[in-house]
Amino acid sequence: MKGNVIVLNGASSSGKTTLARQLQSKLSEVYLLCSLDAFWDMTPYGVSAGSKNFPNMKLALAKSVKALAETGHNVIVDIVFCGQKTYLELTNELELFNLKVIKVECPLVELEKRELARGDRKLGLAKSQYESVHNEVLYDMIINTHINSTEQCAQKIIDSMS
Ligand SMILES: Nc1ncnc2c1ncn2[C@@H]1O[C@H](COP(=O)(O)OP(=O)(O)OP(=O)(O)O)[C@@H](O)[C@H]1O
Repeated sequence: MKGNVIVLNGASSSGKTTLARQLQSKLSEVYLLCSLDAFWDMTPYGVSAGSKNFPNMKLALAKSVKALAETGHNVIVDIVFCGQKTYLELTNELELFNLKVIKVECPLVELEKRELARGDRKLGLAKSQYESVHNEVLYDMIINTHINSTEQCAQKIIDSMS
Protein backbone atom coordinates (compact mmCIF):
# COMPACT_ATOMS: atom_id res chain seq x y z
CA MET A 1 0.00 0.00 0.00
CA LYS A 2 2.92 2.37 0.70
CA GLY A 3 4.03 4.63 -2.14
CA ASN A 4 7.60 5.42 -3.17
CA VAL A 5 8.97 8.93 -2.81
CA ILE A 6 11.58 10.64 -5.02
CA VAL A 7 12.86 13.97 -3.70
CA LEU A 8 14.46 16.47 -6.10
CA ASN A 9 16.39 19.18 -4.26
CA GLY A 10 18.21 22.00 -6.02
CA ALA A 11 18.41 25.76 -6.42
CA SER A 12 15.83 27.68 -8.40
CA SER A 13 16.20 27.07 -12.17
CA SER A 14 18.24 23.89 -11.66
CA GLY A 15 15.51 22.02 -13.56
CA LYS A 16 13.60 20.20 -10.84
CA THR A 17 10.11 20.69 -12.24
CA THR A 18 11.20 19.92 -15.80
CA LEU A 19 12.87 16.72 -14.59
CA ALA A 20 9.88 15.79 -12.42
CA ARG A 21 7.50 16.09 -15.40
CA GLN A 22 9.85 13.98 -17.53
CA LEU A 23 10.01 11.34 -14.80
CA GLN A 24 6.21 11.29 -14.57
CA SER A 25 5.95 10.55 -18.27
CA LYS A 26 8.76 7.94 -18.29
CA LEU A 27 8.22 5.98 -15.08
CA SER A 28 6.20 2.83 -15.52
CA GLU A 29 4.16 3.57 -12.37
CA VAL A 30 2.08 6.69 -11.79
CA TYR A 31 3.82 9.36 -9.67
CA LEU A 32 2.18 12.52 -8.34
CA LEU A 33 4.16 15.76 -8.33
CA CYS A 34 4.19 17.54 -4.98
CA SER A 35 5.93 20.84 -5.50
CA LEU A 36 6.89 23.49 -2.97
CA ASP A 37 5.78 26.05 -5.58
CA ALA A 38 2.24 24.65 -5.34
CA PHE A 39 2.29 25.28 -1.58
CA TRP A 40 3.49 28.86 -2.07
CA ASP A 41 0.74 29.31 -4.67
CA MET A 42 -1.81 28.77 -1.88
CA THR A 43 -0.84 32.05 -0.20
CA PRO A 44 -3.09 35.08 -0.66
CA TYR A 45 -2.14 38.07 -2.83
CA GLY A 46 -0.48 40.73 -0.71
CA VAL A 47 1.15 38.30 1.72
CA SER A 48 4.64 37.36 0.55
CA ALA A 49 5.13 33.64 0.08
CA GLY A 50 8.18 32.23 1.85
CA SER A 51 9.30 30.87 5.16
CA LYS A 52 9.34 34.30 6.82
CA ASN A 53 5.54 34.55 6.72
CA PHE A 54 4.90 30.80 6.63
CA PRO A 55 7.56 29.15 8.81
CA ASN A 56 5.75 25.79 8.94
CA MET A 57 4.97 25.46 5.23
CA LYS A 58 7.79 23.02 4.47
CA LEU A 59 6.79 20.89 7.47
CA ALA A 60 3.23 20.92 6.10
CA LEU A 61 4.59 19.74 2.76
CA ALA A 62 6.49 16.90 4.46
CA LYS A 63 3.35 15.76 6.31
CA SER A 64 1.30 16.04 3.10
CA VAL A 65 3.80 13.87 1.22
CA LYS A 66 3.59 11.32 4.03
CA ALA A 67 -0.21 11.34 3.78
CA LEU A 68 -0.01 10.74 0.02
CA ALA A 69 2.55 7.95 0.35
CA GLU A 70 0.76 6.14 3.16
CA THR A 71 -2.43 6.13 1.12
CA GLY A 72 -0.60 4.35 -1.67
CA HIS A 73 0.49 7.21 -3.91
CA ASN A 74 3.97 7.43 -5.40
CA VAL A 75 5.25 10.97 -5.11
CA ILE A 76 7.95 13.15 -6.66
CA VAL A 77 8.82 16.04 -4.34
CA ASP A 78 10.15 19.22 -5.98
CA ILE A 79 11.70 21.27 -3.18
CA VAL A 80 14.45 23.68 -2.13
CA PHE A 81 15.73 22.65 1.29
CA CYS A 82 17.90 25.70 2.12
CA GLY A 83 19.15 24.32 5.39
CA GLN A 84 19.21 21.01 7.18
CA LYS A 85 15.96 21.64 9.10
CA THR A 86 13.68 21.02 6.13
CA TYR A 87 15.68 18.01 5.02
CA LEU A 88 15.37 16.46 8.49
CA GLU A 89 11.66 17.25 8.70
CA LEU A 90 11.04 15.47 5.41
CA THR A 91 13.27 12.46 6.09
CA ASN A 92 11.82 12.06 9.60
CA GLU A 93 8.26 12.02 8.26
CA LEU A 94 9.24 9.53 5.55
CA GLU A 95 11.63 7.27 7.44
CA LEU A 96 9.42 4.21 6.95
CA PHE A 97 9.01 4.78 3.23
CA ASN A 98 11.09 3.93 0.17
CA LEU A 99 12.74 7.32 -0.21
CA LYS A 100 15.30 8.43 -2.80
CA VAL A 101 16.86 11.87 -2.28
CA ILE A 102 18.40 13.36 -5.41
CA LYS A 103 20.73 16.32 -5.73
CA VAL A 104 19.85 18.39 -8.79
CA GLU A 105 22.96 20.41 -9.52
CA CYS A 106 23.85 23.00 -12.10
CA PRO A 107 26.63 25.65 -12.17
CA LEU A 108 25.62 29.10 -10.93
CA VAL A 109 26.48 30.79 -14.24
CA GLU A 110 23.99 28.48 -16.03
CA LEU A 111 21.34 28.98 -13.33
CA GLU A 112 21.62 32.73 -13.81
CA LYS A 113 21.31 32.37 -17.59
CA ARG A 114 18.15 30.26 -17.18
CA GLU A 115 16.75 32.65 -14.59
CA LEU A 116 17.15 35.59 -16.96
CA ALA A 117 15.71 33.66 -19.91
CA ARG A 118 12.62 32.36 -18.13
CA GLY A 119 11.68 35.79 -16.76
CA ASP A 120 9.29 34.45 -14.11
CA ARG A 121 11.74 34.39 -11.20
CA LYS A 122 13.21 37.28 -9.22
CA LEU A 123 16.76 37.84 -10.48
CA GLY A 124 19.21 36.68 -7.82
CA LEU A 125 16.95 33.95 -6.41
CA ALA A 126 19.13 31.10 -7.70
CA LYS A 127 22.28 32.78 -6.34
CA SER A 128 20.64 33.30 -2.93
CA GLN A 129 19.90 29.57 -2.68
CA TYR A 130 23.01 28.23 -4.39
CA GLU A 131 25.37 28.23 -1.40
CA SER A 132 23.04 26.64 1.14
CA VAL A 133 20.63 24.40 -0.78
CA HIS A 134 22.78 21.28 -0.48
CA ASN A 135 24.20 21.91 3.00
CA GLU A 136 24.19 18.81 5.19
CA VAL A 137 21.89 16.84 2.89
CA LEU A 138 22.66 13.16 2.35
CA TYR A 139 21.96 12.10 -1.22
CA ASP A 140 21.25 8.80 -2.91
CA MET A 141 22.16 10.21 -6.29
CA ILE A 142 23.53 13.33 -8.00
CA ILE A 143 22.09 14.64 -11.26
CA ASN A 144 23.66 17.46 -13.27
CA THR A 145 21.21 19.27 -15.54
CA HIS A 146 23.95 21.27 -17.25
CA ILE A 147 25.95 18.27 -18.44
CA ASN A 148 22.91 16.08 -19.14
CA SER A 149 19.65 16.64 -20.94
CA THR A 150 16.41 16.28 -19.00
CA GLU A 151 15.83 12.95 -20.74
CA GLN A 152 19.28 11.64 -19.73
CA CYS A 153 18.77 12.81 -16.12
CA ALA A 154 15.39 11.07 -15.93
CA GLN A 155 16.80 7.87 -17.42
CA LYS A 156 19.65 7.84 -14.89
CA ILE A 157 17.14 7.98 -12.05
CA ILE A 158 14.90 5.32 -13.58
CA ASP A 159 17.88 3.00 -14.16
CA SER A 160 18.85 3.35 -10.49
CA MET A 161 15.41 2.18 -9.45
CA SER A 162 15.43 -1.12 -11.32
N1 LIG B 1 18.56 19.80 -18.43
C1 LIG B 1 18.29 21.07 -18.79
N2 LIG B 1 19.02 21.66 -19.74
C2 LIG B 1 18.77 22.92 -20.13
N3 LIG B 1 17.77 23.71 -19.60
C3 LIG B 1 17.01 23.17 -18.66
C4 LIG B 1 17.23 21.83 -18.19
N4 LIG B 1 16.32 21.58 -17.21
C5 LIG B 1 15.58 22.71 -17.09
N5 LIG B 1 15.98 23.66 -17.96
C6 LIG B 1 15.39 24.99 -18.12
O1 LIG B 1 15.66 25.73 -16.92
C7 LIG B 1 14.53 26.55 -16.58
C8 LIG B 1 14.10 26.25 -15.17
O2 LIG B 1 13.60 24.91 -15.12
P1 LIG B 1 12.63 24.42 -13.96
O3 LIG B 1 11.42 25.29 -13.86
O4 LIG B 1 12.43 22.97 -14.18
O5 LIG B 1 13.57 24.66 -12.69
P2 LIG B 1 13.22 24.55 -11.13
O6 LIG B 1 14.43 23.99 -10.49
O7 LIG B 1 11.95 23.78 -10.95
O8 LIG B 1 13.01 26.06 -10.73
P3 LIG B 1 12.17 26.73 -9.51
O9 LIG B 1 12.74 26.16 -8.23
O10 LIG B 1 12.44 28.19 -9.66
O11 LIG B 1 10.72 26.38 -9.71
C9 LIG B 1 13.45 26.27 -17.62
O12 LIG B 1 13.47 27.31 -18.57
C10 LIG B 1 13.88 24.95 -18.24
O13 LIG B 1 13.49 24.84 -19.59
